[in-house]
Amino acid sequence: MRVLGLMSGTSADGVDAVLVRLEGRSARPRWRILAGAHTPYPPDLRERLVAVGQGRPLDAAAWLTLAEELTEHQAVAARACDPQGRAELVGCHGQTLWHRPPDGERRGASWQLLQGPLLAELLGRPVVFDFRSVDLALGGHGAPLVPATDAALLGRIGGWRALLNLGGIANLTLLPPPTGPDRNAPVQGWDCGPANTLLDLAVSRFSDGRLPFDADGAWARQGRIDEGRLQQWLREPYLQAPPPKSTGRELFGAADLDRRLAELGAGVEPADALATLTAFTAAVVGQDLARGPRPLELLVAGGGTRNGFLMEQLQRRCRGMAVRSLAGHGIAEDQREALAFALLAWWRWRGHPGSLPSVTGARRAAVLGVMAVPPPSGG
Ligand SMILES: Nc1ncnc2c1ncn2[C@@H]1O[C@H](COP(=O)(O)OP(=O)(O)OP(=O)(O)O)[C@@H](O)[C@H]1O
Ligand SMILES: CC(=O)N[C@H]1[C@@H]2OC[C@@H](O2)[C@@H](O)[C@@H]1O[C@H](C)C(=O)O
Repeated sequence: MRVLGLMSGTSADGVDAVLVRLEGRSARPRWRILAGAHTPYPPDLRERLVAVGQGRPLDAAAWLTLAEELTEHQAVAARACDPQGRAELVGCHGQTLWHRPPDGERRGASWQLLQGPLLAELLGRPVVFDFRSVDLALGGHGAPLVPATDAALLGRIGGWRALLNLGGIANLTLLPPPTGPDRNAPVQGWDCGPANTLLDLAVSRFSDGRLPFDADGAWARQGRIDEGRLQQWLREPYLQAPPPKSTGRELFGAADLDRRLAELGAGVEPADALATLTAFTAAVVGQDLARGPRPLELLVAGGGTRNGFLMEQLQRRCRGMAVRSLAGHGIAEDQREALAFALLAWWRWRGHPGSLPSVTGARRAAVLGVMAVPPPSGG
């Protein structure tokens, strides 16, 4: 089956799309990427999406307009990747506006903005969306969801294999080895902490809004890391908590950046602040990987793979493992999450459970997603 996956993540830089052929066993499908495309958000739409995610109030009419514009942009991204309309099914994540992890007895909740039936009508295809809700209803975190798709799409190696997403938020997957005492261990996965959310906010602030990110980490590279402060940040409660755990801009957003910059000192040089924040992202991952089974390799995806300074810090702080790009396995750095949502949609189509309670903490596995089917043409 030809499935189109659409993913727009917490950095809200745009929509990643992948057209993939999926066939065979649901648990371990044969797959081949047919096309990929990234469609940036128009600056005005991006500004509004980030602002409402940080608490800007909107009236109901404006919310409806935002949801409609976002949905129409998902259709633009779909057509950019699949202009001939070869997809038979579409999986669309939507845009996360707020994520509230479970807290004690209070279940979690998560909002991915999208008008699924409208997208189904615009594309003339069945669309699967709202992937997180049923896991949250079952007491889980509803995130991260990619550990399940990583396990299905990528083979195992002679030891533990780790995969890292360096998007707005950093999240890890740990795949157990195929043999040995850990061969029956469950797949692990969790949100580590900030990847680029704090960096992007800091760069935008230091450049008076002229720059969206620190290209290749060149600005941070000029600075000096405040290692003492970084080590103090590593002891924060979220970073010390065991999985299951999930997060977002709610914890690692503008207010968090304000606090960290204040702790670095009022006169901190932008380069020094960026160097410390970049090293902090890598150190969080290194601290997490040092706690569990030591992986043989760390495969990295997400926009952060284009930050050379961040990748150097990662190699330095994740000792004893080979740090490689996922691109070497036929998945470009901006395709992994879109591919995941194509597979999750395919699983929904087949009635195959897509969640991993060992990752999200849900009471049980479940089939994820709501499916909107376009009315018959001429209907
Ligand atoms: N050339 C570059 N140099 C440095 N950083 C870059 C570069 N290109 C992209 N990035 C970073 O990658 C980020 C986008 O990465 P990505 O698209 O993987 O995030 P996302 O999918 O929106 O987030 P998440 O995975 O947390 O949902 C940008 O916000 C920016 O910080
Ligand atoms: C609520 C939400 O959108 N969470 C995202 C975010 O971005 C990365 C990390 O936090 C991950 O947990 C998740 O997305 C990926 C695709 C996931 O669910 O695996």
